[in-house]
Amino acid sequence: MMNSSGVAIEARGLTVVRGSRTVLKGLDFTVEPGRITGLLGPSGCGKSTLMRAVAGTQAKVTGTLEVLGSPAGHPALRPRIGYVTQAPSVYTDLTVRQNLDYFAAILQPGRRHREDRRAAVTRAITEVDLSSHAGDLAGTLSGGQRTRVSLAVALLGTPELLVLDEPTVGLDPVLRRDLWNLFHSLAADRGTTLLVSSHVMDEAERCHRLLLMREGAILADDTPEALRRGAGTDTVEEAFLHLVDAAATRQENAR
Ligand SMILES: Nc1ncnc2c1ncn2[C@@H]1O[C@H](COP(=O)(O)OP(=O)(O)OP(=O)(O)O)[C@@H](O)[C@H]1O
Repeated sequence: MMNSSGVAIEARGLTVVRGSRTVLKGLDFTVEPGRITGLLGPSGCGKSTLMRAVAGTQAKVTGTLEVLGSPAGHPALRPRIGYVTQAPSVYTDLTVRQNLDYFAAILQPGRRHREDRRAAVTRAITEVDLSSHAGDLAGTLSGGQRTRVSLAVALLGTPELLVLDEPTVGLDPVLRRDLWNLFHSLAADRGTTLLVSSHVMDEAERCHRLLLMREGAILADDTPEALRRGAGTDTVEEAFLHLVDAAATRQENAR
């Protein structure tokens, strides 16, 4: 579902203060439904903070932030959003399947849903390509495998919006490619909206649209193609650096 203007996420003057710092500085942006929007920028620019605000877990948020037609953090949004944080949230003393069974029972409690839960768990494990590890203890998995368990948990409820904080960190190129293929099929086949952060610029090219961030502000909000064309560069990385330099020059001139 979207808001009345047909967008999945709409931010106006979004500001977040953490400790004594203003980490997000009056951001205006929209995220299109059924598309993959990449959130890119250097470490510390505020990507995780923005995602926490969208998922409704960030304190001291001011401005307007509407998610799937409701204010961010609204209880009605909980089953409609899948949020995967950077630190995989799995129980290390349970197997992969037991982790998923546990979360499935929270999402869909009751004996009469047992078969539905079993099907949802098997589907989610297959989607993240962990079928051969379903019986392994999560504590014995690699970091990348644990991240995929978290992603499987997020996929359990077939959420309309997936918020994924650096989901491909620590994954090898084959797994990264497979995960991006999964993201694309979720958007194309299910109409899922994905907001995916990364600080790896080559992943930018895999997104439909990009929000480029720097120091708590949005430097650009466009398609990878338009960003490259606008900056006259071959890659999004070069376009980003071009935009950073232009912003620095504007700041200098304003002094
Ligand atoms: N609990 C906190 N209290 C105060 N400042 C914080 C807190 N957590 C994060 N920050 C600051 O907020 C800023 C943005 O952090 P955030 O984690 O959103 O960045 P990021 O772009 O996701 O970085 P990374 O790519 O390294 O994960 C950073 O400068 C960080 O120091």
